[in-house]
Amino acid sequence: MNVAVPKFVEPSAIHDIKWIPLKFFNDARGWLVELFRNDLIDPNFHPVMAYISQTKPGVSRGPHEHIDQADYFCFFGPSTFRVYLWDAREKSPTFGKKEVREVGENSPYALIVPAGVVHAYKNVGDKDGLVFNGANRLYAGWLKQDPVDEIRHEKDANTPYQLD
Ligand SMILES: Cc1cn([C@H]2C[C@H](O)[C@@H](COP(=O)(O)OP(=O)(O)O[C@H]3O[C@@H](C)C(=O)[C@@H](O)[C@H]3O)O2)c(=O)[nH]c1=O
Repeated sequence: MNVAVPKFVEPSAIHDIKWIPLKFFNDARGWLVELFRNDLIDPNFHPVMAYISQTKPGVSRGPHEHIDQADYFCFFGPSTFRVYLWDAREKSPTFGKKEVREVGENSPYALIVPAGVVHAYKNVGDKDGLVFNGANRLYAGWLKQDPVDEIRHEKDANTPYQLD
């Protein structure tokens, strides 16, 4: 099986991170955009659940880190999000690397964030923003009976993972 089609997937400075441009199909009725296709995503990262969240202007979510879970975010608008990524995987060839990128209504992208990559995003636009996430693990496990796989670095005032 062919996994990722490089034509449609952009690499990152951080190993295993993938950026996938989202294409809007506009017509007289409005628009349509594909959020994910499993032919573009490594099977290890195929989503098993999805949620959408709204974030107010100036507000951030994260930095968070997962032990086992990969996230698959879609920044399709409204608004613009500044995304922060830090590779905290000691065995990664890009351990210690940081990437910051602005995506959203003017630059719609999906993003795969593997376990062990610390991530955060901030709404740097002037309107309420939406983010879709298709995670490859169930939040809190089957029927929400397990602990949540999440390290919430924002609770640590001295965290090295700082947003600007
Ligand atoms: C993530 C999630 C939250 N919730 C609930 C828990 C809580 O009551 C409410 C808000 O959740 P949180 O405070 O965890 O939301 P948030 O701080 O936005 O958490 C998310 O942040 C981004 C940056 C990520 O990396 C995601 O993986 C996730 O950690 O929604 C679910 O029911 N299912 C879910 O999948």
